[in-house]
Amino acid sequence: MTVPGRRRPTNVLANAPFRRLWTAMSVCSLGDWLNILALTALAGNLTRGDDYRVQSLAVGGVFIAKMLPAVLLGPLAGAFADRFDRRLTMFASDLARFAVVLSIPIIGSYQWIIVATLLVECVNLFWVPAKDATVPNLVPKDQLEAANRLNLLVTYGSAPVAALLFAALSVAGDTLRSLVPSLSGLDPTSVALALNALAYLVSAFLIFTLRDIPKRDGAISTPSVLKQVVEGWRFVGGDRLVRGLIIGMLGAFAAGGAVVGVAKIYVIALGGGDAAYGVVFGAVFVGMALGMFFGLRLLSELSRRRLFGLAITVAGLVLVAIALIHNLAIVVMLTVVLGACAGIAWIIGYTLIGLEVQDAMRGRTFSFLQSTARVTLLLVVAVANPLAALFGEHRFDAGELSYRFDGSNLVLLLGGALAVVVGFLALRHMDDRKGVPLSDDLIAAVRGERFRPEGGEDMPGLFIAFEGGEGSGKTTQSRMIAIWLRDQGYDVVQTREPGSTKVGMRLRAILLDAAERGLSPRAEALMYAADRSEHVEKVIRPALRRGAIVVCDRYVDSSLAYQGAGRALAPEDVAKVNSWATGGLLPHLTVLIDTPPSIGLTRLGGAADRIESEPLEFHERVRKEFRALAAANPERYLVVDGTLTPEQITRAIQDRVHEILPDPVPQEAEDATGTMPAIRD
Ligand SMILES: Nc1ncnc2c1ncn2[C@@H]1O[C@H](COP(=O)(O)OP(=O)(O)O)[C@@H](O)[C@H]1O
Ligand SMILES: Cc1cn([C@H]2C[C@H](O)[C@@H](COP(=O)(O)OP(=O)(O)O)O2)c(=O)[nH]c1=O
Repeated sequence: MTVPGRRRPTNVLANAPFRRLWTAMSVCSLGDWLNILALTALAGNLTRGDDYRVQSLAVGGVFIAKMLPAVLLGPLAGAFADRFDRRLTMFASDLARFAVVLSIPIIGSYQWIIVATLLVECVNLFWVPAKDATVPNLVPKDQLEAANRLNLLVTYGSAPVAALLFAALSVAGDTLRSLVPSLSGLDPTSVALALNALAYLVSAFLIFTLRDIPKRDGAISTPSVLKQVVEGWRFVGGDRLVRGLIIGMLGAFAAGGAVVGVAKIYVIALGGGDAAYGVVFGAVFVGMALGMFFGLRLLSELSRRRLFGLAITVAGLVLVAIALIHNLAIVVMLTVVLGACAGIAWIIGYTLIGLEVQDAMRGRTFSFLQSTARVTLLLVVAVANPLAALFGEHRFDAGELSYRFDGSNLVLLLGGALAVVVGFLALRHMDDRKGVPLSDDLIAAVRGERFRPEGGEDMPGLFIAFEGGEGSGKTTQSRMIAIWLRDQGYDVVQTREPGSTKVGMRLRAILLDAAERGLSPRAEALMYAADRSEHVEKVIRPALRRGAIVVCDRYVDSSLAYQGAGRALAPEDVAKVNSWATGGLLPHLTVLIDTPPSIGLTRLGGAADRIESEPLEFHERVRKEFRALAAANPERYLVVDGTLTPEQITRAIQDRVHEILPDPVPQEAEDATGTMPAIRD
């Protein structure tokens, strides 16, 4: 869908001042990731001979020192940073970070690692808001989103580069030391830290020469993260799709945080050194890149929403395997798979927010996600190592075999279990293919069969079907609902099956002709499906595409009940033919008016048609099947007692339909009328 009046932004990097700032950010990001790797590795190495618990706590301490200043002093520093010249703030911060980071390998004690980390993070509290406030000064409004996306890209995109660089430094260091013994003091962590310091120096230079930054204009507002989270949830938590997306993405983040948090001690326990640590760390990100590019292409036929939940669930299972298998080579391979799943989930989440979340909510959803992702990551990383330390190290011996299970294994296991649960929740919240088994969908997707997006996925309209036996009151009720909806200003298309198209009318004549006795059940099923296919193509889809509400008397369920249960055809066959005929289009809501045939049939006037003249027992089977279909998918059905009065039934249907109604007034119209003075009589 294109939004009228929105210009396509040209490349934001063509803007020279922004490009310079962005380069500075990229260099700093790379340095920051190197810093995390080097410091956690150094903490692990400094305590290598010590007890498992001491090691876990040492690594955990680095993470906590990294997070603590932002949590305690974040909003305070933001307000303070407001008072200074932004360019000078960033420049001075860069120089300070350069000096502190450089001092770490020179002093080389664990205590200093912690103190230095705290110092650097305090300085960051000034650098980051100054940078954030500068971006809108350098970039026109309509390019701001593109700029933010680029920022996000380097923030996470530089991680695999840093990880691979770190691994390469370790391998190069090992080789060099074995060749030139006099270099034995050279440590890869020191080189990484020196590079990190250098990155800050480069950034200082770039910022100093960036003359376009205004001294100060307008306040930099850094609302408290907690406030952002609470307010954001109030706003976005009411939407089912957004809720599913957020639960999924945060779960993925938490699981990822568990891996990052315990990776170092986990690798030490497997007997790996710094290079192995870098490789495991990098494997996550390499996998992510692979998932984003190839995973999506490979499974492009699967429903995006389903793939999202599935990817998170599989990531959880892989994480459980990583926790239990103690072999470095296998773990690295599994980590790539883990990253791939995370990559798929992440990119789908982002795309879905971009595509399916309403315009008015999108910005808030993104910012909510960013603030909660930070809090989640922070909590998980901070808790992971102390938890691992608390659990300690255990060994299980069974004769010859000895199995080791330690705190990092436990944390990974918990992270995996969490991801599995969250994946399931996301699947349940967002499933757009209810009634189609996931395995069938998946097999079809792997074979490359076309997946047809259905009703809600790419069409703005709403599709409501009415089902029930003969004389149950469908015609009466669908008319009442259509009138009620039109009264509220909706574009409503009221239609029925069979016989709402030219071809359909001729099919209907054959199907309901009481004289037509010899029609075979399969031919009957195919003719209903043919009528339906024509109906979907010519009437229902066009209406949904333009955003109308379609109220349809009978749909696929009638075939499942009458031809499937009534005529005793295999239900899977009837379902398959109908899914093909309709391109998988399902109603958003099906209203089943449940009336005993003994009552419904007596309500009918006139001569009985071919189907109405079937025996009572046939109609009982039909009723049973309708009820079974509704019971299997309670979220997509409303079952009303057809023996109530018509008014009572109408009210029950209105209550339910009300919950899923879109806003009748287009957003743009509302914005315009919002500025008009109110006229009162
Ligand atoms: N809740 C109800 N109670 C009693 N009679 C009803 C009720 N709803 C509809 N009727 C009557 O039953 C007959 C069949 O209703 P209709 O809406 O045409 O059913 P369907 O479309 O399901 O065959 C009509 O004469 C209608 O007035
Ligand atoms: C749509 C559909 C209808 N039918 C039958 C049920 C009805 O007896 C008949 C539709 O006739 P119709 O006169 O529309 O009946 P009603 O008012 O009860 O909806 O066709 C099927 O057997 N399979 C289907 O897929």
